[in-house]
Amino acid sequence: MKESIERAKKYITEKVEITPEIGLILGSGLGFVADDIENAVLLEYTEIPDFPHSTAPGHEGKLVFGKLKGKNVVALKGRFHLYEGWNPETIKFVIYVLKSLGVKKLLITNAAGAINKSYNPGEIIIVKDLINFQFKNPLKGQNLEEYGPRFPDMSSAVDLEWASKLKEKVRKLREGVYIAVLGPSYETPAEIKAFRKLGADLVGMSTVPEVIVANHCGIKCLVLSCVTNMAAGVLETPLSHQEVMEVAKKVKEEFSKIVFHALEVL
Ligand SMILES: O=P(O)(O)O[C@@H]1C[C@H](O)[C@@H](CO)O1
Ligand SMILES: Nc1nc2[nH]cnc2c(=O)[nH]1
Repeated sequence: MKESIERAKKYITEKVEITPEIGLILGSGLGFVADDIENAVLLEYTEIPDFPHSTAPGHEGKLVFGKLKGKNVVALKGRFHLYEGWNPETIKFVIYVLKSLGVKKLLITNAAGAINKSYNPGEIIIVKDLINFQFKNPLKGQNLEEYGPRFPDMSSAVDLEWASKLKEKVRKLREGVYIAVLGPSYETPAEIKAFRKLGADLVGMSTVPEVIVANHCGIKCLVLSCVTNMAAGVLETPLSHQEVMEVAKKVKEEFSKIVFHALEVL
């Protein structure tokens, strides 16, 4: 893996001058955040040696480097989900590449279903903790000690200080617990009832592996979920990815504004 990280880093640093301090992982239908990046330099995932490629709809597959709210950033316009068939180690590789480029903080976004019945589609929630219901860990296999410890602590997996600074600025933001399943099928109503009993407010198919690796290699994370639908069984209506992307598109302005605030408070 070390050689692959070096190869990807070399390719990227030859094309891009800035050192990104903050990484943004943009969830389903949320890639629009990258459109506000100034002096943008775009790299297709497919042109970067050893880099995985995007296959999920609503995930374009581009790294976008530049300035956002005065900060040097790199946005991943497209993430890697385990349901696409990627090994969990692929996510470790991608986060290690970000680390090797200089990323110190990661703003992770996702589209999620609301298990908590008081949430509303279109609402943006700060994730305060996570449940790994994918039962896979991206850190399995040989540990690279120079990146982080074999047994990382997960008791503060998300940066609560960053979250509280954002909440001071956007008071209406509520918090919740995100549970990640493997997907790609959505949940059954019985699963959603069970997840509610476990203490989950939001359900999705991503984010947890990214947070695990970031936490392990000392990158602080803020996670923002866009509630794109009520989870299975909360309403009578069937779930669809089309709806997920449409709702994400509708909250474009509001979502971008909150991301900007999240960068400003740093
Ligand atoms: O990449 P995210 O977690 O934002 O996308 C969610 C999970 C699936 O990829 C998709 C299902 O609609 O939305
Ligand atoms: N697993 C899951 N992922 C989602 N992504 C967006 N909505 C949902 C949902 O209801 N369930």
